[in-house]
Amino acid sequence: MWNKIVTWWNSTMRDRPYAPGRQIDRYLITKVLGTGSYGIAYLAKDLTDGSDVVLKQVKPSLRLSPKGEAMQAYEQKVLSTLSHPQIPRWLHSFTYRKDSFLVMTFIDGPTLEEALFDQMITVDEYSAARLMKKIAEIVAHLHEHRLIHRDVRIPNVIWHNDEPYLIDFGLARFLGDSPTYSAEALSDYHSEKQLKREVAPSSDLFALGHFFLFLLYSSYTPDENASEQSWEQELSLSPAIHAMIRRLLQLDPPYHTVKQFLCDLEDYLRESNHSNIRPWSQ
Ligand SMILES: Nc1ncnc2c1ncn2[C@@H]1O[C@H](COP(=O)(O)OP(=O)(O)OP(=O)(O)O)[C@@H](O)[C@H]1O
Repeated sequence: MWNKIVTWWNSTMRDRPYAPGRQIDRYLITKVLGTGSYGIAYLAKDLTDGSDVVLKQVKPSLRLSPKGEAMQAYEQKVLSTLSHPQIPRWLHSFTYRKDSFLVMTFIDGPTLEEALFDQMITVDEYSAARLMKKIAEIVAHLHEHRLIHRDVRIPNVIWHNDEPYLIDFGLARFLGDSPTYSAEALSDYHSEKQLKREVAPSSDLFALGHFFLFLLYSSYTPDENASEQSWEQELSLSPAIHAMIRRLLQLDPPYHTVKQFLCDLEDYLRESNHSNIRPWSQ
């Protein structure tokens, strides 16, 4: 019972976001973007230059836990290490009335999850491969900096100016760093989660396999009367794409690097010789 009361108190009172219209330091909150595992994200205006930025606040209930400030400090370290046009830039960090904030550039646009599920955008195989190439190139850039994202999923890619942007570096780790902050070990997780959370290129490659499937399923129409089958039975894929996904999902000898996957994607795109180069259709 006590635990339930603490959870209720934390979610309704302690972790209640600041309301739009509130000024924090030199930032005016315009919207609450969402509450994640360790923080609350806001869209805000920097009053010094009028630019839109994202503020991430450590949840007050996590202030003194290993999940709070340490996770934010790590995200700051990650973002400030990177300099890529399709990744948010770290701008500033500060403390306001005991709350820790991290400020980063705002990427304006729908996430791929919103585009596929809310806007019902569909992607054919060729367009999905083109999009995967752009996303894999960002992931390859991270790996060149010894960084594993560990959360490459459609809600973490924003579509802006006809390009994908990768966000949410809350789970990212440099090679050699511990996969968790707390005492729990990776081996406590079930096997698929272990694969996704390993601090190794294989975890991002595995995630890219699921990412690819999400894109390809956007143009799949289920047969209401048929029972659910595996992706290999439901999707009609070209042999090249089918083989790439099997390797990403580790069903066949896996790729060791994102570059190997990129080579296969480039071969496929060259050989497909497609004239319709719209990224997707509605
Ligand atoms: N730089 C950014 N530009 C635009 N939107 C962003 C940016 N960073 C985060 N968001 C949006 O803010 C919301 C909250 O993001 P955040 O990264 O805090 O957490 P999350 O993905 O909900 O959870 P978690 O941190 O547990 O993965 C998401 O909807 C995300 O799309």
